[in-house]
Amino acid sequence: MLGKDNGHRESAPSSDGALIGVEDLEPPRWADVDQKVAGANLWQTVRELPTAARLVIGMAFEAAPGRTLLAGVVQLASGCASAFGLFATAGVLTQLLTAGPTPERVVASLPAIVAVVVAFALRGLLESAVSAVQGVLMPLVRRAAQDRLNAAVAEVELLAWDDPDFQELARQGGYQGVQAVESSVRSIAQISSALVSLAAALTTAAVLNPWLLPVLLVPTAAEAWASMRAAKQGYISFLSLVTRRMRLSVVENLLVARDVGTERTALTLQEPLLSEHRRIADQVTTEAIRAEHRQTWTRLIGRALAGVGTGLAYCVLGVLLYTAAMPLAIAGAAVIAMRAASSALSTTMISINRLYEHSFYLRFYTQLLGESANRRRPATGRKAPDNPHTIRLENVSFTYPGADAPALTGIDMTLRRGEIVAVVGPNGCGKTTLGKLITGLVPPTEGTVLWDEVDLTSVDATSVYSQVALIDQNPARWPMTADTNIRIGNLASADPYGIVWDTALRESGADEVRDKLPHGPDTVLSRQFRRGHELSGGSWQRLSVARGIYRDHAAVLIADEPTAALDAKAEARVFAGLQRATKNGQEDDQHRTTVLVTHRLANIRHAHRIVVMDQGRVTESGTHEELMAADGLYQELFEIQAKPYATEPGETAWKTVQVLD
Ligand SMILES: Nc1ncnc2c1ncn2[C@@H]1O[C@H](COP(=O)(O)OP(=O)(O)OP(=O)(O)O)[C@@H](O)[C@H]1O
Repeated sequence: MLGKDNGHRESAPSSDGALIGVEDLEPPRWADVDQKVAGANLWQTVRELPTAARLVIGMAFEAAPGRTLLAGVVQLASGCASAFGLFATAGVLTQLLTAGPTPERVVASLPAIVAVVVAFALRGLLESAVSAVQGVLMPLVRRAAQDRLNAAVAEVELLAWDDPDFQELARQGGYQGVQAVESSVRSIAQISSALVSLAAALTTAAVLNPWLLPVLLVPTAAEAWASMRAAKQGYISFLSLVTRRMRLSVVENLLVARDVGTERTALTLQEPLLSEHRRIADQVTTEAIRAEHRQTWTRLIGRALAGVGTGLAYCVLGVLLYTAAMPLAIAGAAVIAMRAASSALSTTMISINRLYEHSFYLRFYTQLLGESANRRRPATGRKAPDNPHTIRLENVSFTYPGADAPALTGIDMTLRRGEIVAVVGPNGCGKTTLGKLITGLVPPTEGTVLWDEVDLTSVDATSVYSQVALIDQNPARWPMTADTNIRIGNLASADPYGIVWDTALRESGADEVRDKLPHGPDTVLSRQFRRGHELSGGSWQRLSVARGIYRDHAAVLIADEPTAALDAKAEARVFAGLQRATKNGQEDDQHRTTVLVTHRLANIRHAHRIVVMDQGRVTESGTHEELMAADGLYQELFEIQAKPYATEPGETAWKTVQVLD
């Protein structure tokens, strides 16, 4: 029997029962802020509606000024036609209900009847015009909103995508926000038209008898309160479910994602994933039902109060008739006005309520635009030095956002043009992170990265990136053709005779990949598309190496584990290719600085310098021979790798690996 202190407890996997994430995942920071917003009182939130309306109208104007004006005009005209119809109907009733012989009353009311017919025909026409103009305007606004968003997020610094809060804001504010912008166009149009009708109905009622106005406002206020409160309750519930919904969508994705398909099937994870989904979905559904109950109660109270208010209005009408303060002929028109007011009110409230609901997502949208602008490196107008002679890291430390410990600490290092510097060390010691700092992809938390003594944070980012080639540890699998996958390394390449192209293909081994493709170089490398093709991991890596070499103008090449997935022959070819790419055909061998991150120590013996890292620090630095003599971590790692190749007992690893070279 396993005892409590059987010595295995510390290494047993920890679990709080959750398969995805942990049960009490912290909500994103923006959701915290929004909980406070959701806690604000009704008046404070109503005050936000004009801001939402301004944003949407502004975007509509920007996207299509003429059509926006036209939409506003036809919408108001349609409201005016309704109002005119109401006045005309009231006129007809007043004529019909006055004392006198019926035929005369009918004849007297004929002009008003014609006015009613004209008003309703006009309203019908204008309503068709409204939907036609809106039908064109809404997709234009949506496109503009999406474009503004794309432009904002495309420019954010790399580090923002390491921040889960920003990622979730991008998800909510991106998809939902753009939809909210589009839907708000319709809500605002409906509000403006309904307000005209409401004003007409209230004015008619007030003209008929001023007492009717205050009593009509009672149901208005009750309905307004209930709709707003219900929307707010829905929003609070949405915020309380943010992390669980995130986890739900992660499980939904894992159930269908292709990249985890093999393990999902082999590990028979379908059932655990399904039950995890059901478990979280149960919690979400329970909370959603609870929220729905709360909203139903609120709406019920609102309706009851509105009903009381309407009843009160009819009582007032009765009292006015009873006390002869209002003639019967007017009472008919008053009833029509009251019914019109109630219907316009209901439309106004529904539209305001929709806008209010959209306003939450509009806030995510504007928050995302603002946050993206904050996370953009400000343009300085200064450029990084071309082809820097030296790259110097001065006491550089770096901590990823939200991380507890630094990934790099106190790095001092100088790289010279034309050097191949190999970076080695155990997993997680900071090699990849170092590459990102050298190339300005992330700024140091402390210290400075200097290219020819110019601080990289003081220059425009693109002037740095345009001089960098990166062969990533996990190469991007671009859903493009095989050739485009390489060509994007240098879209502006001036290579009329295809010399760089041929070199890139040959040195990386991408030529072999290309030759075997079912539709040749134009084969689309994505199974998302029909006739799309999937490559092996090693083939993707060859394309990535080709992309790096094809970027021949880059002054700095970072090759991060470029051969991790390659067979021995391809690996040797790539290392030789990278060495040549460093020289880049220049006579003086001084063209490019190459940083080579690798665990394959046998391949880096000819590096000009080898930097050994451990736990975020540089612990050793020198040539292969110097480091072997130093008897440190490098020598230990090297011997571990060389040992399996020893053929004679007692043969030194050093000698054996020399054979590999
Ligand atoms: N995007 C990230 N966000 C937060 N922490 C990160 C991120 N990337 C890496 N880290 C952390 O930074 C440290 C250094 O990671 P890095 O990838 O630089 O190591 P490495 O030496 O390249 O590892 P490997 O040999 O496994 O590729 C690790 O502790 C890792 O957990």
